[in-house]
Amino acid sequence: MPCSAPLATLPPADGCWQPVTLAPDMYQADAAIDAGALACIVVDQGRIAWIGPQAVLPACHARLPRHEGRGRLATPGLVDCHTHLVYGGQRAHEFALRIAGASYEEIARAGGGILSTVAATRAASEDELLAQALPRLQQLLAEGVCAIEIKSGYGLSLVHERRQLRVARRLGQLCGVTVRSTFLGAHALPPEYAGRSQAYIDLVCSHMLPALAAEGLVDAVDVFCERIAFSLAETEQVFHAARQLGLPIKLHAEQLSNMEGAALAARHGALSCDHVEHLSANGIAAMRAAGTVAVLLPGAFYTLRDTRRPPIAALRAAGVPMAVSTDHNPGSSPCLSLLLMANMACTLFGLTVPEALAGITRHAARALGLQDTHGLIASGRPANFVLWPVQDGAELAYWLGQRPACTIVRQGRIAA
Ligand SMILES: N=CN[C@@H](CCC(=O)O)C(=O)O
Ligand SMILES: [Zn+2]
Repeated sequence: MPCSAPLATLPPADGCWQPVTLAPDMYQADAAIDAGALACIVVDQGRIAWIGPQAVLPACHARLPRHEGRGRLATPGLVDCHTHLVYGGQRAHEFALRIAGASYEEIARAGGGILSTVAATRAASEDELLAQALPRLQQLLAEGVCAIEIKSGYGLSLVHERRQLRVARRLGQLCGVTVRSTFLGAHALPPEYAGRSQAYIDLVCSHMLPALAAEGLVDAVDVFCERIAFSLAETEQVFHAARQLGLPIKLHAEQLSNMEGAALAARHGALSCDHVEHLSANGIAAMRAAGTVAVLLPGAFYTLRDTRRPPIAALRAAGVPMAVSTDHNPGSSPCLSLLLMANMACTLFGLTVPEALAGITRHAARALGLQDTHGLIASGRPANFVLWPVQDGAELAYWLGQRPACTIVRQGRIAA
C-alpha cells in the first residue's frame, strides 16, 4: 500500500516530469503554455522548481533526471478538507434504521448517532484507532489525496480527544502526508454531561482546548452548531477560546436547520463553514465579506437522503469559494473517494466540472489555510501532484467508483 513504506524510503521525485499536460486553472507557469501544449514540471529537492513548455526548459534543469510523463494530465495533489477519519467501530445498523424510516436526528436523540461512535472510540486504544484509520487513509491517498484534515470529536473528554488527535498526527508521519488536525470537542454532549451543556462547553474552553493546544495537537477548532448539538452562544464561546489561543476556526453550520451559525463564524474570521444546506442570504453575505470557504459535503447529503441543497447559485453569484470534501465519518458519510464527491457535487448540487475540481484542490486548500502550499502546481511549493491517465479533466468527475491508475508525487517523493 502506498503509505506502508516510510516516506524517506520512497524514490525522490526530483527531475523533469515530461511530457505532461496541465489542467486549466490548476497551475502557475513560469513560461506561458499554449492550451493543450506538452509541458514539463521540474522538481528539485522535493519542491517544484519550474513549470513551462517542454520546448523552453531552462538549461539549468537539464542535468536533472527525466521522469516519463506519458502526456498525462497533471493536477495538484487532491485535498480532503473535512474528515472524521479516526474512530472506533461502524454504524451500518443506523443505515438500516434510516432506510426503514428513522431520521438522523431521531437516531441521535435516542442516544445513537455520534454518541454510539463515542462509545466505540473511547473503548479503543490509540494503537487500535491507528490500525482502523490507516487503511481508510490509504484508500484516500491511493486516489491522489496529498493533504487531509482529520477532526477529533468522538472522544469528548480530554484523554479521549487527545488520543484521536495523536492518531491524526501519527497518521501524517506514517504516511508522509500533510494532516491538519482539528479539535471538535464541541461535536456532541457526552453522556456524563447530559443536561449540563454549559458545564461541558466551559470544560472544552477552559481545560480541554488549552491543554491540547499546548501539546501541539490542534491546528484549528470546529463546533457542531445545530439543534441536536450546540447553540449559537455556546459556539461563540468556543470561538472566543480558540481566538485567545490564536487558532483558526471552522464550523459545522446549517446542516439540518438554519442556526445563523455561518454568519457568526464568518464574523470570527472562520476558514470555512461546512455542510451549509440551510445557509441564509445573511450567512452568504458574511462569508463573502470574510473570505470564508463554503465546504460542500455531498456524501452526507446523499447518505441522509437530504432534499435541501446548499444555495449553490447564490454562493456562486457572491463569489464565495466552494470546496468539496468526503466528510468521511461512520454515520452520515462512510465514503472514501474524493473523486466520487466531485461527481456528486456536480450531479446532486449542480457544480460545474471546473468548480468541482477547484473544490477538491484550490478551494479545499484554502479551507485548511494551506493555500500557499497546496492545491496549485506552482514553483516554490512542495511537490504534490498527480498525473492522471485521462485526456480531459472532466473524466475525473465522470467515472463512478473507478480509481484511475495515477502517478502520485507526494511531499517530493514518488508515492505511486
Ligand atoms: N454533522 C456532524 N458531524 C458529522 C457526522 C458525525 C456522525 O454522524 O458521526 C458530519 O459532518 O456529517
Ligand atoms: Zn463533519
